[in-house]
Amino acid sequence: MKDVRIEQITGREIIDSRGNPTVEADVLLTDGTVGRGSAPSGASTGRFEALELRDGDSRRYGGKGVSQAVAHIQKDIQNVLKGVSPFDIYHIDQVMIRTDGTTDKSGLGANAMLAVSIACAAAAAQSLQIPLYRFLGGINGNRLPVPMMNILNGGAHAANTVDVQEFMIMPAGAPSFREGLRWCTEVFHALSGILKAKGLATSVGDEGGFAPDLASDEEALQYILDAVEKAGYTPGTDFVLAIDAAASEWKGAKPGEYVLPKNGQAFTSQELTAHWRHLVDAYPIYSIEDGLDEEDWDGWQILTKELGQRVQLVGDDLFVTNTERLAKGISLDCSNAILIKLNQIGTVSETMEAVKLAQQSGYRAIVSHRSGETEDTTIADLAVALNTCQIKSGAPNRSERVAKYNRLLRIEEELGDGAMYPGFQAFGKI
Ligand SMILES: O=C(O)[C@@H](CO)OP(=O)(O)O
Ligand SMILES: [Mg+2]
Repeated sequence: MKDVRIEQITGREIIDSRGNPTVEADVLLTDGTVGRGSAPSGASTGRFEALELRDGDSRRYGGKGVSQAVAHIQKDIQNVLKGVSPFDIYHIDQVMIRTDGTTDKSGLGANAMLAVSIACAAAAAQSLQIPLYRFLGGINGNRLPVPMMNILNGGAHAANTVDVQEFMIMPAGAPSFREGLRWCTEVFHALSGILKAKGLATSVGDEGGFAPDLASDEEALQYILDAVEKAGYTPGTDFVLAIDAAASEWKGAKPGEYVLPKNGQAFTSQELTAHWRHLVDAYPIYSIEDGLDEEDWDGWQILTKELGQRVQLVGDDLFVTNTERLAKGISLDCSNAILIKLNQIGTVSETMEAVKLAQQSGYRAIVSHRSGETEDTTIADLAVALNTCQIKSGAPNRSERVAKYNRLLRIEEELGDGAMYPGFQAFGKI
């Protein structure tokens, strides 16, 4: 490996797509290369995520978390990483983890560590003059992911009456990523027309999906199916549907009890499982994320027994990209897929370990954005590098989401006839 070292690390405060402060890092190498990384932020954050230093959290630094994260980058992290080779990201992350010294990354802040970890990977790739997906995945990374495009928002992401957080379309029948993305945008526009014709709002939620007031999740699914057909596609063949219930936001009085915050309806785990089964019977749903609460392991076991052979059951808040929680889920037969978010765990290498563990255990891994995003496109490269075959990156009408889709278009073009878009093949029989 060439003898290039980290020369300087600069942290700064930028804003995310919700207009909140977040952290960015620039890593300058001795050969003059500069890599950049930034940290996104969630709204429906899981209780077990790594701790980020964010403004407004008065427990930390009087609510001025981001400026502290920036200070940690400039002092503590720069001190330990100056002079280190940028090419071994696992080593870089371990140095930061040791310096942080906590189990939840509250010492340096998961957002400070992630911005630097991403910036180091970006700088290393640039210094080697290879794309980031090649640096992270070698020649093995060649699959373009099927987008899970969120086109209708509810829950904590929208001020409407819908309790399910995300309704997504997946163009699994498309011949390529480019075509699949185009199909998605056509359905998105068709949905806009349908909502307008019904006199419903076409204002949008945090991830760009429409956020109309609707009476039920079934009404949302029906409009989306209508939009798929109006755009000239066949549900089940060209497109399948996915939902993220984000049910950890529905905690009732005790574990296993749920209350929908907006419409007030109450469920037990069993009743919620029966509700999901009903939706899977009635609609071409391929994937359900966080169908139950992050602490309802018993409920997840039953849900997986009942539906795990028929649909993808994704643990987001349940696993928080954490290999220990994922290992627990695997041993208990909870879910069959994991959502992968870099900032839930706080470093690139730990994120890669979570994907590896999932794939070795027959679980699917889906790389995901956060509801508060930046223009950083690392997740696009990560999805290709690790052949996750699925990516969640929101609607096609907000630049912070579109940046990831456009990055994937460029990667597909760059890979030429080496690019693969596995579509339904990626999912196997489910
Ligand atoms: O729950 C989710 O999957 C994400 C992204 O869609 O939302 P947030 O970033 O608010 O946790
Ligand atoms: Mg989620």
